[in-house]
Amino acid sequence: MAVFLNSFLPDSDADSKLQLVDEGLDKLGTEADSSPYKLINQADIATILKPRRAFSHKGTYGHALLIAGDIKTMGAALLCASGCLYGGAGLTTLSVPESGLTALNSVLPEVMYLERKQLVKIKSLKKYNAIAIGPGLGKHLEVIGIIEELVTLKVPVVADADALNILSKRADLLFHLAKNSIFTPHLKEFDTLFGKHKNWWERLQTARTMAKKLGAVIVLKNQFTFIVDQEGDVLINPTGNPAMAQGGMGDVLTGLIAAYVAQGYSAKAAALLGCYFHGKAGDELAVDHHNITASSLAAQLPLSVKRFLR
Ligand SMILES: NC(=O)C1=CN([C@@H]2O[C@H](COP(=O)(O)OP(=O)(O)OC[C@H]3O[C@@H](n4cnc5c(N)ncnc54)[C@H](OP(=O)(O)O)[C@@H]3O)[C@@H](O)[C@H]2O)[C@@H](O)CC1
Ligand SMILES: Nc1ncnc2c1ncn2[C@@H]1O[C@H](COP(=O)(O)OP(=O)(O)O)[C@@H](O)[C@H]1O
Repeated sequence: MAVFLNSFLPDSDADSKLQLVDEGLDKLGTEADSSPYKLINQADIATILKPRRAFSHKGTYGHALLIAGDIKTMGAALLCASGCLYGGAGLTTLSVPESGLTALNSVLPEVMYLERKQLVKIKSLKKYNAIAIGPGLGKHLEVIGIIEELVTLKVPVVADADALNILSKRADLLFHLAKNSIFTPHLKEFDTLFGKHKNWWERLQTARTMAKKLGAVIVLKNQFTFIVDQEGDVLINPTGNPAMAQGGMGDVLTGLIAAYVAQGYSAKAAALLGCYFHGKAGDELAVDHHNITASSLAAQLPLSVKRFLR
């Protein structure tokens, strides 16, 4: 049965009602009857996900650096770090203001700490296999300086929350971020970054144009999250549910996507795996829970991936 794009949008319009959605990602963009809108299925994820290997060690699964948190939003940084930790990165380092150090050591003892002032030693950041920036970060001058340094370093980043709000005011930085960066805006952050939109159809068209222009993956979060790749294809995530509508859920997703980048997946594969398992963990918890906290979702992630592999 044909599936149309409007089924995945909160608003309906003449254009999206006419757009067919392919089931699965296997049709190539060059095929004559291929649609740029594709619904991700279980087989797609099974093709991408690699099992953890015999004789592997923490170095095999990469080192992620997360730059997040401010005095009143330290929780966002901890949630982001838990997404990365439970997402299976070999090593996770969190850079928060020093006032967050005790909380970090108490809540997530597996995660290492990097002082904010160390971030200016920009060349030393090259050792990380993934860098994510944004959850609960604030928009003050120090933070803007960090983003300027990351742009100079020319490494792809996962950019969320306040990092996106800063980039919205600095086109010079936005257009010079390394290719294959991943942007993870929700609706409001997306419109702040790329301008107001009348409806979701228009928002998706902008996402397609901007993903191509920036050479980036845009993860436009919603009930059905849209992963827009560097070719402008829109991959629709089927997992997730309204029990997940609680603060901090996106912070966990940012850490989870960074964990997959650290493990060596491409930007597109990391976004696909991150969104799929984030939603799947939420779906499994929603069987017995009316609503789900972001920290409980993070802890569910290894179970969900294991069940999937079985
Ligand atoms: N424990 C912590 O430390 C936490 C820290 N956090 C961190 O704090 C920082 C600021 O986060 P924030 O929640 O204050 O602002 P932001 O996310 O811009 O939302 C503002 C308004 O936008 C709207 N809106 C949002 N999403 C929407 C959607 N999908 N669809 C439609 N509308 C949507 C909605 O407006 P409304 O619809 O209510 O008018 C909402 O009220 C950020 O860095 C984050 O990482 C949080 O993660 C929470 C846990
Ligand atoms: N009703 C819903 N159905 C499916 N997923 C949801 C729903 N509500 C929220 N989510 C997911 O939770 C996350 C929320 O992200 P975000 O708005 O950035 O939260 P926060 O800033 O509080 O961390 C997104 O990944 C989104 O897809």
